[in-house]
Amino acid sequence: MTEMKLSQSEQSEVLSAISIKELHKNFGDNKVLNGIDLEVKQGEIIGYIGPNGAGKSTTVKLILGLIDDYEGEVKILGKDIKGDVDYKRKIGYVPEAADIYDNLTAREYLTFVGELYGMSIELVDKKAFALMDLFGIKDVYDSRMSSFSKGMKQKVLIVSSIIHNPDILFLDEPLSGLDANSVMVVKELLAKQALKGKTIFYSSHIMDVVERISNRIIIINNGKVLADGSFDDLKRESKEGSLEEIFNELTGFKQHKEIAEQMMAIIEEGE
Ligand SMILES: Nc1ncnc2c1ncn2[C@@H]1O[C@H](COP(=O)(O)OP(=O)(O)OP(=O)(O)O)[C@@H](O)[C@H]1O
Repeated sequence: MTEMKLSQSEQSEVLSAISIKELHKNFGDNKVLNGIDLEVKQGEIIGYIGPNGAGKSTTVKLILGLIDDYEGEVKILGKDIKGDVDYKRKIGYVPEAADIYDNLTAREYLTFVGELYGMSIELVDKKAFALMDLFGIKDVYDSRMSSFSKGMKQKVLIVSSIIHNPDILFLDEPLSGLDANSVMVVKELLAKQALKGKTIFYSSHIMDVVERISNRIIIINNGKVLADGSFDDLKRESKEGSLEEIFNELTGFKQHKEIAEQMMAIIEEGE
């Protein structure tokens, strides 16, 4: 019997979910990504954080193929994304600012998305209804989404990102607008997904959630990786307590009290 053994590089290819090398992206004169390098393995929950404008959404949009003009290399599940579209079926995405089609009902929207992923309409319809039921919003399955609250729309977006059981999930502020009960459901779901070998790429400004759910945290600033490690690694290096404090220290921000004081002075002007 011949024994099939994978070489070390083949093994690392199999385990690689996202591989980014020397990623650069400019918007005109604005150098947004300045050499991002990342190796993410399957099953990791990555907290991808950074100040406003640091380049988080740009990185994600680039990986999703929504921005195609960049320098560097992006591989998903071992394959370069340039010229490839098949990988998109293995990815789910909850965008930060959703261009949700308000005039559609949740059923119309979710079956449309599912069909784009190559699912049969029967299967996507069944799964979409069941997931909405578990989120407590099955009653509005056939209502237009323009009538939905912010949290209800967010639940539909989450359903649309997982309906096809993707291998990698990109989440940009996914808990935005969700009530505390639904937040607990989603956090639990993400942990279960990671246990199944799914990769989660989680971008958020809510530091205590990132601290709790991620097994690896990547902090970027000015389009470069500032820190990369487990929460315990970051804590050891910066000697700060919470992720919020570590984040403020690493991004060099100490002026919150002075800025709030100056804002108060402006608000109270003319009294
Ligand atoms: N389509 C675009 N055209 C021009 N500039 C852009 C475009 N998209 C993003 N930028 C610029 O790229 C920079 C990074 O934006 P990006 O949305 O990636 O930041 P972010 O880290 O996700 O920020 P936030 O935390 O505020 O969501 C910003 O300076 C932004 O103005």
